[in-house]
Amino acid sequence: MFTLSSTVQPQVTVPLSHLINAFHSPKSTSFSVSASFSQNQHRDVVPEHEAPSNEPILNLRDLGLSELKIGQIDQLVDSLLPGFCKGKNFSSHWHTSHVSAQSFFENKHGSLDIFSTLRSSCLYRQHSRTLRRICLDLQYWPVFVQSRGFKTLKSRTRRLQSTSERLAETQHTAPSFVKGFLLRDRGSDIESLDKLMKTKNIPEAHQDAFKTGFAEGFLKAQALTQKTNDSLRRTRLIVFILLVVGIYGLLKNPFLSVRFRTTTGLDSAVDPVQMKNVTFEHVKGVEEAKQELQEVVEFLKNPQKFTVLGGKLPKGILLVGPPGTGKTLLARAVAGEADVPFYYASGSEFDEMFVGVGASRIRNLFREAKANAPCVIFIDELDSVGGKRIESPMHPYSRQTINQLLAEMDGFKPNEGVIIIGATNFPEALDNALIRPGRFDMQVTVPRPDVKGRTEILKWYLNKIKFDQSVDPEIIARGTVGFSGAELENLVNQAALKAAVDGKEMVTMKELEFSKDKILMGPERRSVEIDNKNKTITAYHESGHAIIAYYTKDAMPINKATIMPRGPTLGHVSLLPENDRWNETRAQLLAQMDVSMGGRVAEELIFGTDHITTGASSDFDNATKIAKRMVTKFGMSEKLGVMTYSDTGKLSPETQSAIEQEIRILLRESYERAKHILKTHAKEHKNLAEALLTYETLDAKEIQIVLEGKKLEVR
Ligand SMILES: Nc1ncnc2c1ncn2[C@@H]1O[C@H](COP(=O)(O)OP(=O)(O)OP(=O)(O)O)[C@@H](O)[C@H]1O
Ligand SMILES: [Zn+2]
Repeated sequence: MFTLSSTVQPQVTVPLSHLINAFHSPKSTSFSVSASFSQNQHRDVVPEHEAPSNEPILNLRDLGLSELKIGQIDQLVDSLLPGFCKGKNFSSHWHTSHVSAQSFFENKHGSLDIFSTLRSSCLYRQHSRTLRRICLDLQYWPVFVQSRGFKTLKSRTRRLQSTSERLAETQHTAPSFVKGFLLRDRGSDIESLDKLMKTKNIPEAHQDAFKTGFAEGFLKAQALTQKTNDSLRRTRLIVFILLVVGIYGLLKNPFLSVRFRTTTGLDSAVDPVQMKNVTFEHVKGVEEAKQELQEVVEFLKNPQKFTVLGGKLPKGILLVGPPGTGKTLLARAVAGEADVPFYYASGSEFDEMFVGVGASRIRNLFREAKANAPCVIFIDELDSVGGKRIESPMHPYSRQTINQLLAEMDGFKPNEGVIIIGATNFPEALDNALIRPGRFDMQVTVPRPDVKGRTEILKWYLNKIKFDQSVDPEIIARGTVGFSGAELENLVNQAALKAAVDGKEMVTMKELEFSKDKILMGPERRSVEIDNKNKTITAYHESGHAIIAYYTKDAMPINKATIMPRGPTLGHVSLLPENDRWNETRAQLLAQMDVSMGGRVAEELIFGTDHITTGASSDFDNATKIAKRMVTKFGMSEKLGVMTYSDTGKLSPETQSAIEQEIRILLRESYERAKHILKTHAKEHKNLAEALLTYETLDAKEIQIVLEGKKLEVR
């Protein structure tokens, strides 16, 4: 029975938990909710100890039940829950089961789950307005509208559907946070409560308190979930705001935008890079350029000092030189020496297909720089922004960009402390407007380093690695004519890598020579299988070059001979000038031709005319070029005199044939001289070729030992 006891009690409000308990404990016959259905006159009195303020209170009057007599309540309950009041024999009420959940419960527990009966939506719809009001007024009611269906639901889709249906059904009655809760299946909680009661063997007397506690905990957990959801929402909001502020900051603050420059689109700022660690000390072999830039450093250090004296410094300095000679490094060093910000921009960054982007970037760059003066703006590849090509189809807006650059350069005074350094490999390609006074009016040439400069650069980079004391940077410098600073740095780096690969502790001359050859002639081709016959031909061919070089007074000293295939060659002999040659004598040129002839002469002498090879073609190229220049440029032919013949195609046929004849004579004479030397030193020639076949590569000292007829130490 629903224990609608006639015991009159002073209390007319009940904690919700009690009601829940009542619904959930049909077997229980005595609990405090019974009192709520009394007819007591003091029903509005709420004893503090009975109804804690934080617990939802259910007022019978609010529920529309205050006027009901005990009998009427019995009737109501009976009609709502048939058989409940009689309540002892629950198993006899199979027919009242409307929902599968209930029958499931009964099947499982052997008793009627009134709670689930009440929860059934069918019951909820069918019964009186009063009950509906109970449901409405009970804010937490929808919590219990959950139906605990069979676990044998046909498909997941259906389960999802039913969940959404339930949500739609309760949408207009449930507070928002409850809606969230509704999506969770609470049936399992109730089930676990039942299980708990059974397994723990809780005495009858304590079961009610136990269930009340469970229900209260349930509601508190609900409130907690709500709180957690709220704080989660708050956190998300804060993170979002921080994100927005962060992105805005990155776009606005140039120091932060460093890494985002290329991706920030139209309004991209240009970054200042403080290069305090790069000074003139780091730039080797370009002393003249450093001296010229020294006064710019002084100006940046103290712009006022210069302007007080009325001195004017150029706004723009143009560094002109081949790639990799240290132009960027020099510009950085200027900023580093003066300890001012360094703004780097590459000309190609301004080269945009979209109208105005390049110009806007130039504007940004100068705005930033002016705000941080004194400073250095460096524009690499200036020709790509300030080139002469005006509005080509590929660069439709380049004119706009260059005009912006000109306007910006005109837009500030020389004493503002902003120095613009541009770099280019092709000064001829620059727009004339850029190089007129007031813009890039100072040119500093940064040439390829000479032998002294190369030695310095090599020493500088060698000092950064472990190298053997026997290493002579000057020898490498002599063999690297035309190398830029960047190439020399690369040479040292490659040597260090080679030493590491070979398991050496230090870099020796061998690795340095190796990497020099690699850069000059391409990588070794060790995998190439060359038969003995070809190896022998190569050995005699290369020895031929070496013998001529060794026994010709004006030839360059030999550095090395090798028959190791490298790049397109099967072997080579390298010669080292003692110094960079600014001028060459007739004797030196003839000696070079003779050395070139040595290869073919050797083949002919050793293997016979029928066995000469194609391997001498580049030697002939070389010799022919020298001979041609001697005749047509250097005035070194008696017959043609001291006259230059630049465009040989326009010359008279007689002159042309005279030139050809002179060249031929020079080459034939050279061939004969080489033949004479090789015939004279046939023994040395043979020894050297055999040594090459044995050792593959011989350095200058080893060649000398062999040619002096001594025995080489076994390596
Ligand atoms: N004179 C030098 N002294 C020391 N290091 C050098 C020198 N020249 C070049 N290097 C090395 O080579 C690197 C590349 O040089 P850098 O970028 O300054 O050449 P660049 O003339 O600006 O070339 P590009 O014209 O291709 O821009 C430098 O970072 C530096 O390590
Ligand atoms: Zn050759």
